[in-house]
Amino acid sequence: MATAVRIWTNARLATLDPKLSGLGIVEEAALVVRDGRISYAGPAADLPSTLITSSDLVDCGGRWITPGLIDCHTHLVHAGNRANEFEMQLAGASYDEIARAGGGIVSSVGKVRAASEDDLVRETLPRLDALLAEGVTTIEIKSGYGLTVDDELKMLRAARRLATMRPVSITTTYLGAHATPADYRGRNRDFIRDVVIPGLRAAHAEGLIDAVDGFCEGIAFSQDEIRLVFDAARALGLPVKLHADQLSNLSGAALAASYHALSADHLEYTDEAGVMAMEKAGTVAVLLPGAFYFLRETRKPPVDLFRKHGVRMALATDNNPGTSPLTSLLLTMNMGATLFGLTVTECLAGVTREAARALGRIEETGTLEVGKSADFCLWDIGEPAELVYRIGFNPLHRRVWGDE
Ligand SMILES: O=C(O)CC[C@@H]1NC(=O)NC1=O
Ligand SMILES: [Fe+3]
Repeated sequence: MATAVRIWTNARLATLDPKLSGLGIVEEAALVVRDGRISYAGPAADLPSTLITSSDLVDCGGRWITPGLIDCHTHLVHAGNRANEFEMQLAGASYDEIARAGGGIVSSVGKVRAASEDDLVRETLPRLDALLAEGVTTIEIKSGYGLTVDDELKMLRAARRLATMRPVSITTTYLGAHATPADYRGRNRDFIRDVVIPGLRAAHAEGLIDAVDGFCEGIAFSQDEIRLVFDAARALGLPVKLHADQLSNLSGAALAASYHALSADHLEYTDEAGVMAMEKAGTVAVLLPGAFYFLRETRKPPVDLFRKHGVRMALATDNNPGTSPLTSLLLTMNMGATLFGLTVTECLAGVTREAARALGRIEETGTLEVGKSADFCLWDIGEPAELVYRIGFNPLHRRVWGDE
């Protein structure tokens, strides 16, 4: 069968190619896609004329093309909502107080346990479609609201099924160590022994997970408890990532780095020792301004230290019903700039190249480089900065995922 070749021409590329400076911009450019993969990304003038005459041409009308957006940290599969807790927060209750009063994660657990896999898929689809509508081509989805083996598997099966229903890449992460359910209150180690690790093994055996995560926090799990989970993950050859130093400094970032974690996430309370450990391990800092904004936090992640030590930074929605009911990666970029002081280049790299790196998928996607999957977006913008600058406006012209 003839090789399908499509040339996207009359375009301006923000390649995010790390071999180029800044956004890796190429003006008067063309992108060649062959069998769903990028075979050329560069000046249109350098394209061989024989290729042009024998290919399917798409005139991009001078539009900007970026890599497809990547949301590298979501709890997108969940049931119901926690708007009632939002009202408690507005009345002054802290996230910690709400959790200790039986709200928080465990209240979402009840709704997920009562939901079927079909219910979870049906409830999650609108959130997934909202992300796709803004040009997202890869999404990470975590478990963590089932907290029994069967309910964690149910969540992960729903996440895997969503990938068959929409043109999107979905990576799944096991987050059994998200919270301790009521029947194990005060018995974290028993919960890890009886549920978290057996669930991890069962999910891995069924091919349901690509990575393992945990919540290292005073209201969740200690370093030693997380180590039990990470040792089990390492025994199965699974990479890890960690919700770290979100509400206090438990040296979660350093713990994640000691396991060469793909990423450490949140990081508002991470200190310089943790940053240096991340740099040494190549662990990506995933910043989640939606949770910071929604919880009205005041402590910001140490962006200057990440820059100083060369720790790569990604941005993600952290979509979840409790601390970040945010379903816009474009707004997440604006928050990354306005709340955390990231530059436009850091924001765009944070939802493309560095987000791919945080998922261990940098070889596959995240930049417009030869050999990578043809995941990209055409935008109706005058310059790339508009993607970070605008609030609540979606300038996506067209989203392409693999073979278009
Ligand atoms: O409140 C929830 O439902 C999830 C909160 C979310 N999970 C976590 O470990 N940190 C968070 O902000
Ligand atoms: Fe999270």
